[in-house]
Amino acid sequence: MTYKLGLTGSIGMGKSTTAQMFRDLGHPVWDADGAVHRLYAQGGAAVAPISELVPDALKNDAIDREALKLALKTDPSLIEKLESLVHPLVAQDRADFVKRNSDSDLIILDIPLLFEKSSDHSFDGVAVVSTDADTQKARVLSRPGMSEDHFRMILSRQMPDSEKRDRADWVIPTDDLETARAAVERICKEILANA
Ligand SMILES: CC(C)(COP(=O)(O)OP(=O)(O)OC[C@H]1O[C@@H](n2cnc3c(N)ncnc32)[C@H](O)[C@@H]1O)[C@@H](O)C(=O)NCCC(=O)NCCS
Ligand SMILES: Nc1ncnc2c1ncn2[C@@H]1O[C@H](COP(=O)(O)OP(=O)(O)OP(=O)(O)O)[C@@H](O)[C@H]1O
Repeated sequence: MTYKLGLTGSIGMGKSTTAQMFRDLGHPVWDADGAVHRLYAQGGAAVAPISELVPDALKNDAIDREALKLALKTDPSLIEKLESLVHPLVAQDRADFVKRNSDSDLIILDIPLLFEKSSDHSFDGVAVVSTDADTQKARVLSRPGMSEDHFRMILSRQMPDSEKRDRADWVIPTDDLETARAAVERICKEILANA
């Protein structure tokens, strides 16, 4: 049996960094944001439908994320249409990954909107990455192309961190790398000991 561990957390809390720690231990990781990148790239299945919705977002046969963010700034209601196009394609990519890795003891599914959009029942356990709100904001705003308005829009569409922590089977503190790595190692040991 493959143990399916969901990994989630709010924007900038450290999902990708923590997902890499699971990869370093040899466990297959699927990443929802990564799937969106593939879907938006040349030849990706989201290119045609999104360019119909937002013609300006089509650049070099791919979806340009900065142009998409600009369109979202002008019309915030676009995000719902975008999600209804993208999420079914992401779900298919995830189902393919789970099938491909059915021989593994443990797989990790890194999903920003796990509690908001997926059913908790799709996972055997859920780990939430978390740090304090000031650190989160500083990390997000230090990214190129990120504005305070966009950060607020994204946060308003995510479940509050405190609620995610309450629902988690494990909380991974991402205040520093060593603490996070120790938590990742402990979680893997615990899961594999019971496998
Ligand atoms: C708005 C877009 C263009 C911004 O792209 P950008 O490269 O700046 O950010 P990136 O995709 O890496 O997302 C960063 C983080 O924002 C958060 N986020 C992204 N989309 C959403 C959303 N629809 N609702 C809530 N949070 C979101 C997540 O925490 C994610 O990890 C992009 O996020 C997008 O197309 N989103 C719609 C698809 C989606 O819902 N993706 C979420 C995972 S399936
Ligand atoms: N355990 C940690 N200790 C110190 N810094 C960290 C830790 N985890 C992540 N960071 C830093 O926080 C920032 C955000 O991390 P990361 O990109 O992994 O977050 P994310 O949750 O995947 O973000 P998003 O939701 O926007 O995709 C990065 O600059 C990263 O270096």
